[in-house]
Amino acid sequence: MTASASPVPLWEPDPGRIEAAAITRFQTWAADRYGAPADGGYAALHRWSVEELETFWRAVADWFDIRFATPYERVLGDRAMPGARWFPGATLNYAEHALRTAEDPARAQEPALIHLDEEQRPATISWAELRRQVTALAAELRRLGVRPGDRVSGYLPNIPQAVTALLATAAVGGVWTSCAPDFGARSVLDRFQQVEPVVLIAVDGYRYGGKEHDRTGTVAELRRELPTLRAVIHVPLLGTPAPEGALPWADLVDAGASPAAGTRIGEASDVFEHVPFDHPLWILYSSGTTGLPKAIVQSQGGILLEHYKQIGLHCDLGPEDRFFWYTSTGWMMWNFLVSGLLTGTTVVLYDGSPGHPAVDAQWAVAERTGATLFGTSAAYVMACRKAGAHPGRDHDLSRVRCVATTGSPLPPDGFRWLHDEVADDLWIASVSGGTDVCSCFAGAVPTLPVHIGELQAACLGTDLQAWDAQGRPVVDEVGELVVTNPMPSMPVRFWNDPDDRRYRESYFETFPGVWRHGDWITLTGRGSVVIHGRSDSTLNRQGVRMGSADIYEAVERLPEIRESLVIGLEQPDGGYWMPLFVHLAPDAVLDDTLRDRVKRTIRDRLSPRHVPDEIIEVPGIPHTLTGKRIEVPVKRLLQGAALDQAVSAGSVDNVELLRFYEKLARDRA
Ligand SMILES: CC(=O)CC(=O)O
Repeated sequence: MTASASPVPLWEPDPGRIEAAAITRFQTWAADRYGAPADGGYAALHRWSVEELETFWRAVADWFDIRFATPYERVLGDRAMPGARWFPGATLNYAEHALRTAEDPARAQEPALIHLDEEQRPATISWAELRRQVTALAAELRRLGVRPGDRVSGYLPNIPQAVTALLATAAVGGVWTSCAPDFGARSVLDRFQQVEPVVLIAVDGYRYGGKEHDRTGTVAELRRELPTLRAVIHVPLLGTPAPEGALPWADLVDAGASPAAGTRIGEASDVFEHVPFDHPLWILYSSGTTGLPKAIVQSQGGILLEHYKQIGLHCDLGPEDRFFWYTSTGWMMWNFLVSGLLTGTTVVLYDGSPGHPAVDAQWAVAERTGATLFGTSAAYVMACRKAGAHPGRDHDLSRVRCVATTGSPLPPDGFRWLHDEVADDLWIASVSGGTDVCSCFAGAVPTLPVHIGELQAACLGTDLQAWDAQGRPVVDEVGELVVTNPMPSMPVRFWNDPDDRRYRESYFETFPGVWRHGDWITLTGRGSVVIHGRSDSTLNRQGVRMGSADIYEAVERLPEIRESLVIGLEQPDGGYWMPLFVHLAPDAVLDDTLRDRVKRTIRDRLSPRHVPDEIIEVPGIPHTLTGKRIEVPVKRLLQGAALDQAVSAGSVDNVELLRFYEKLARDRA
């Protein structure tokens, strides 16, 4: 049966739910005011949103009552990709929108944030308190000389201080950037050295898996290696005093902290810098296959609109909801989670291991915090399934309306397991996009059915297509994921890429003027989407993209390793196998001692996530004629492709070396 031959859906929203969904109300309202189709449901709305792109985004801005401090001249000044100019003339501030609920006297004392760690004792921060802290920290940042465009960096776990710091940075027009504290110094420096932060806000350590992890040494190294820092703010998660020259967090934001002279706390015009629509909001990092991680800059206005659309219409979140996504500050899903505040939704922050003390830890968080949308990685769902967890039996998940997954496609067994083990009336939203847009190209639609193994549909305002190698759209066939129209959250540029060369090469080289994401997808005739994995060789483990180059750099420091090759393979059961192939130096032996050293080196220099699943000795590493390691063809071989289909022999320096991988694939099959 082809994917579009209407199989029975696993789940369908009932008519009451469809009627109550914000997207339904938006469609009726947009039909009235903006000429959107009143009939035809989501498919018609989606078609209109891409055909009438400017009208659609005007309607979104109007529906969510975006506060333009200066009005826009038009919606799209230029729609060329890259380089589209959104809402020229407009000024606004992201943080002002995230904190709007604090202005509502009826809601100011309700929780904006619920936070908990592995002890699973939820605590809350009200909207009024969050706004007070953001206001106080913004005043301090100004006092420290942070000006619009200056970078403020966080080395913080998923704790309220990270949210406050992001919002305060955005409030002053600074550019936020963060790394999670499980990143080692080299990984952090590869990111932060590119963007030259003026402030670093860092923890002394973190707790994970029941243990304390001291990070004072790493922070000291960051301070030494980041000469642009003007101030360091110390967040004492493990209770240590601020090191010399660092400012204690509490002194800057506690209720008694005095604002800088002349700052009247609470007046919007004092707190929120109104910046141009395309002013940088944050820098996210995504590893390519070579070089330093890409430093992706997204704009205040672009993220504001895209996230209102995602959170308010696709995720259907509003003031009654509690939004929990298991993430760290090193993944774009954290930024996405923070944007839950935009719709007045309570955001749940969990700082801890996904599976401590037991595999069902995340379900316990969802239960304890009353989460209505629980997002996690597909890998976590599959791990729960493998471990025989029974979340619906063991936890009160009656408030959870939607379980969303990302990081990798949710395999069919994952859908069935969620349906059987959580609730049969569960909206399961497998979503996919990426750091590059800090959003989803396809995913959740509250008014559509869910079919096993499929994302419900392409998102509004996203002309998602599957293209064959000639650039022709295909349906019900595997093709390259492309987006043919600009999205507001596409990068405004990469940092450290003055002529946009790397930006163009990353997305626009294969099909000029069209975004090619690097995923294989099938767009079904029913409008749903199946994702098949990366079409390039970027490693993507539990949703975190990693560059193979980082791993080579670390491993090849060991004298025993002559050269290495790392491959990430999506497995049919939803798992991910990441072998590291090593070509040893003469006389070296791959024994347990060397294996341990390789793993330790990777863990210390990069992070535990980078540690491979297996280390395998090979007779040599194949290269292209220009000397680049051959990754994609090796991945194809390991996926079972025949040698002559995986690579053209004339482009390889030693084609015989590839036979090893061909045989390995056969042996593993
Ligand atoms: C939304 C996403 O696509 C997240 C990810 O997997 O990087």
